[in-house]
Amino acid sequence: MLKAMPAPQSSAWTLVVPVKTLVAAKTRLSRAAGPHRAALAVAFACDTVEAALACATVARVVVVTSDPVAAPALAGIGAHVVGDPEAGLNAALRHGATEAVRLAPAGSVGALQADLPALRPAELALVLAAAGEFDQAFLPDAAEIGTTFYGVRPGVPFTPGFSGESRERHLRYGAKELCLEGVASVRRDVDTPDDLRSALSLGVGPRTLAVVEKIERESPAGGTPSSS
Ligand SMILES: Nc1nc2c(ncn2[C@@H]2O[C@H](COP(=O)(O)OP(=O)(O)OP(=O)(O)O)[C@@H](O)[C@H]2O)c(=O)[nH]1
Ligand SMILES: C=C(OP(=O)(O)O)C(=O)O
Repeated sequence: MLKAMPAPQSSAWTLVVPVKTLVAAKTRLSRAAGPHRAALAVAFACDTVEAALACATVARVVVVTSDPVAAPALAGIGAHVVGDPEAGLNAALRHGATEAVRLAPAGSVGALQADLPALRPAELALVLAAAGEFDQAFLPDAAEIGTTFYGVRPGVPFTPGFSGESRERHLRYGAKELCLEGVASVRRDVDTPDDLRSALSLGVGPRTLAVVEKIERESPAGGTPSSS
């Protein structure tokens, strides 16, 4: 009897999501989140990964973290977690990509930021389909300074240039900038209270919403974390 043919692997992506140690995470939200800053960082990462796993062309998500709280939380929602080499963001991404290629040698590999709490699976699918047209491609963040996604076709060297003004760096590296309509949730990274306000208006995932509501309940002024 013939076995059903597996879907061609080249259309399936492994996404690498970096999550740094929570004590150092989301410091620009310190004032707004107070004692809930680490919880907010984990919530962002969990909502991001859950939405990524719900995307039809994502085969798996490899999370790179050695954080003792984030690692089990992300594994619990289906991520494949590997330890952090502790040599910075791009080293963490390259480490995750090596694992991605080991797991799926014929698949495409992408890096996705962990702070996209409004991520919608269908919008991510648009980005991945567009990226698949190029050897290496990236999506600028909402501010058009950084990057939220960088990816390569099967067999193409994975050379991420995240951190700081990474849009310019990815352009210099020769990656194709994806200029797409209708992908606001994939570009909406959250680093500041203003970013959080924008994400809330797009609609965030359930874990982020729960932490934001908790912060609001505990705020003496009754304000939102995004208004501090
Ligand atoms: N695994 C891993 N992830 C990292 C590392 N550095 C940064 N990241 C992740 O990369 C993304 C961008 O990081 P940063 O902008 O440096 O830090 P942040 O926590 O988002 O925010 P700030 O503390 O406000 O700068 C976040 O998803 C981080 O968790 C690292 O050394 N290892
Ligand atoms: C690391 C980056 O993002 P941010 O510092 O905005 O989180 C980046 O855009 O390369």
